[in-house]
Amino acid sequence: MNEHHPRRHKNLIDSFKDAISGFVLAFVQERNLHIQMFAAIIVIAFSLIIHVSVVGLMIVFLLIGGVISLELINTAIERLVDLITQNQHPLAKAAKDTAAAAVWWFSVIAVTIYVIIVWNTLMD
Ligand SMILES: Nc1ncnc2c1ncn2[C@@H]1O[C@H](COP(=O)(O)OP(=O)(O)OP(=O)(O)O)[C@@H](O)[C@H]1O
Repeated sequence: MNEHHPRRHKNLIDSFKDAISGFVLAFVQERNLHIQMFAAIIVIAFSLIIHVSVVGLMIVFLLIGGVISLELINTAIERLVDLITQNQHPLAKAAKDTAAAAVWWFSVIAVTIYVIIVWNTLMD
């Protein structure tokens, strides 16, 4: 049991390092991620200023986490497609555009829910 413990611990740290470096790489390369991170800071600050409820804040964090996670998966799919082919291909286009649509769908829902949260807070 004990002999496995240091290895598990190391793997956990390595996974964490890989995840951080993946995020940094995507952040450096993806302009969308800059915009989303900037928007996230504004949204959190504004939510605190207007005193959004604790549950409201938790939903805000979930929405931000969802948008950023989907953007990272979208970036991963873009890289995989570019790795598979540098040529124009309808399936490459379909893969990239579908991944982009996933981010778009979640973002539209996230904005809609945030508008409802703000409206509800200000009308309280
Ligand atoms: N190999 C390909 N074959 C066909 N169409 C492609 C291919 N690569 C990209 N495209 C098309 O060009 C668009 C732009 O591709 P690109 O890889 O530059 O993504 P992007 O617009 O930079 O995405 P994001 O803005 O999310 O970073 C894609 O959404 C897709 O419609």
